[in-house]
Amino acid sequence: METLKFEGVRVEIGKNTILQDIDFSLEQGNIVALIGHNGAGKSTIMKTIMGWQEKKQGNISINGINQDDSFLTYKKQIAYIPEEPFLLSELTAMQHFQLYGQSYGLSEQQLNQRVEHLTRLFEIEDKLNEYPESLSKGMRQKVQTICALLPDVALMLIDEPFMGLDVHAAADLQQLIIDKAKNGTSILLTSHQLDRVGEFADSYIMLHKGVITEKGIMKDFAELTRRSTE
Ligand SMILES: Nc1ncnc2c1ncn2[C@@H]1O[C@H](COP(=O)(O)OP(=O)(O)OP(=O)(O)O)[C@@H](O)[C@H]1O
Repeated sequence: METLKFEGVRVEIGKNTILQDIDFSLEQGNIVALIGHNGAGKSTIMKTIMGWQEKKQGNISINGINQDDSFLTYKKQIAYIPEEPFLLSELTAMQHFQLYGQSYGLSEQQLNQRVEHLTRLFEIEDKLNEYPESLSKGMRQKVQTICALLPDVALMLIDEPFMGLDVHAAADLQQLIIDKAKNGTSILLTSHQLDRVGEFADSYIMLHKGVITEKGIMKDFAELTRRSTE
């Protein structure tokens, strides 16, 4: 079953065409890596799915719900981890978790169990009452990551998942992404760490200057890059 459909999407910023009539879809429970050089348009795809970036033409739907028809119902199906942590300076870490839990309709019990598990895993259980300004960049990234992992959504968007995380946190996040996918969440992620995503992504989409140049099974891509470096 297809979760995400991205059909004929064109994005222009000023006079520049950033995405040129892009088409792709994501199957339920699949992990797909968006690959491409700096400026290829990977983050723009994420922001356009989120509705942060306006599209000039095309359709985006999740489980048949069109972004242009019922935005709030559409948006509730997505959790997003942006490249740079995007936290509110007036809320503590715990208040961020509560805000996410409430907006995705988690019960108090579910929220508390998940917060306890994830904050312990990411070793920030003693930071619950801290405000973003007193957290390190990696800790802010962990808070943002936990917010996105709290709900069970149809689609998770993750821009550079391992950036700013230490080795343990990166390994934990990789496993959490795999578990989410096993439970039916489709994952779209961007990464420059091709070796790492090659270990667990199902397929890849390669972008160059706003155009898809190649799509395929991750195993084939990993094999290709392995051979080209031998
Ligand atoms: N707000 C903006 N104003 C003008 N141009 C923009 C804006 N945001 C992105 N762009 C342009 O859109 C293109 C795609 O940028 P995008 O951030 O999507 O690339 P990316 O593939 O995510 O790159 P990276 O790997 O460096 O994160 C780039 O040429 C960039 O300069």
